[in-house]
Amino acid sequence: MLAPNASPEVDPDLVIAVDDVTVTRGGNHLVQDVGWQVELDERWVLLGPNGAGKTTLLNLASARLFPTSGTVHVLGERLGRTNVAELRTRLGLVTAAAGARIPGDETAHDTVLTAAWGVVGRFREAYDEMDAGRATELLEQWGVGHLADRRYGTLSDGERKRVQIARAMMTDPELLLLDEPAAGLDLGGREDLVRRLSELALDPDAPATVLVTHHVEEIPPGYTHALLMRDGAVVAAGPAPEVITGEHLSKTFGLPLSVTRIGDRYTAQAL
Ligand SMILES: Nc1ncnc2c1ncn2[C@@H]1O[C@H](COP(=O)(O)OP(=O)(O)OP(=O)(O)O)[C@@H](O)[C@H]1O
Repeated sequence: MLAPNASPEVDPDLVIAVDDVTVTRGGNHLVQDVGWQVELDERWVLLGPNGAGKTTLLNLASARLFPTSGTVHVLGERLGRTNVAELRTRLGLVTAAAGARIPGDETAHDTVLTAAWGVVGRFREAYDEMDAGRATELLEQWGVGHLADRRYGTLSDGERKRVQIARAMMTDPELLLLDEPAAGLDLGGREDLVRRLSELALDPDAPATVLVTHHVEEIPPGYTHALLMRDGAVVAAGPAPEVITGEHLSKTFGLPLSVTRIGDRYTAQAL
């Protein structure tokens, strides 16, 4: 069933529908003529070099940016014709910018809990026991339950990332958007996060998910689709095993690369 403000022309199974979208700023095309569709049960990875347009696409999907031309539907709502504040409450978003807004003196538990009110920093909001219990459960699910009372500012980068994801899941989002969640993590931290993201991806009740990364090694098993970008344009998009190939990656990153798939993990190296 369509939400009240949904556009009748868009397929309700499409969580994201980007149609012929260009975003222009200061005379530059951040993305150009992009088409992309994400269905309810899909988990997508957006891959590409610095400046390719990945964050721009994620900003459209999170209703933080409007297209200069073309149309974007998110959860059936057309950007520019819907209340984006309301739409954003249905999304879970993990970005460096959102992480930077979390006060350092907030406990990890309150960092997750306050998502129930869509605020950062606990003030006078009332939370019931169910909210508090859910925040505790989410911290445990993401392997940081033992840090519930620790101040956010004292956590390591890897611990912060996991708290941020727990926070993004607090409102039971219909779409989860993760911008480089493994950036800056050491090998152990990356592998732990990849495993947990994989568990979430393989859960049929989990929301549709989009994960932005620069590295094929960070693609969690269970991610079904990939979109490769370069210079604001799509190089390839579709089922992950068909898209994550040496040929496509070489075009995307502009150097000859070979890709090896071991089980459900990928690794790439220059030829
Ligand atoms: N407000 C702006 N005005 C002009 N150019 C911009 C603006 N915002 C982004 N850009 C440019 O648009 C291009 C795409 O940026 P975007 O952040 O989407 O890339 P990205 O693939 O996420 O890069 P990274 O991997 O480095 O985060 C870049 O060349 C960037 O410099």
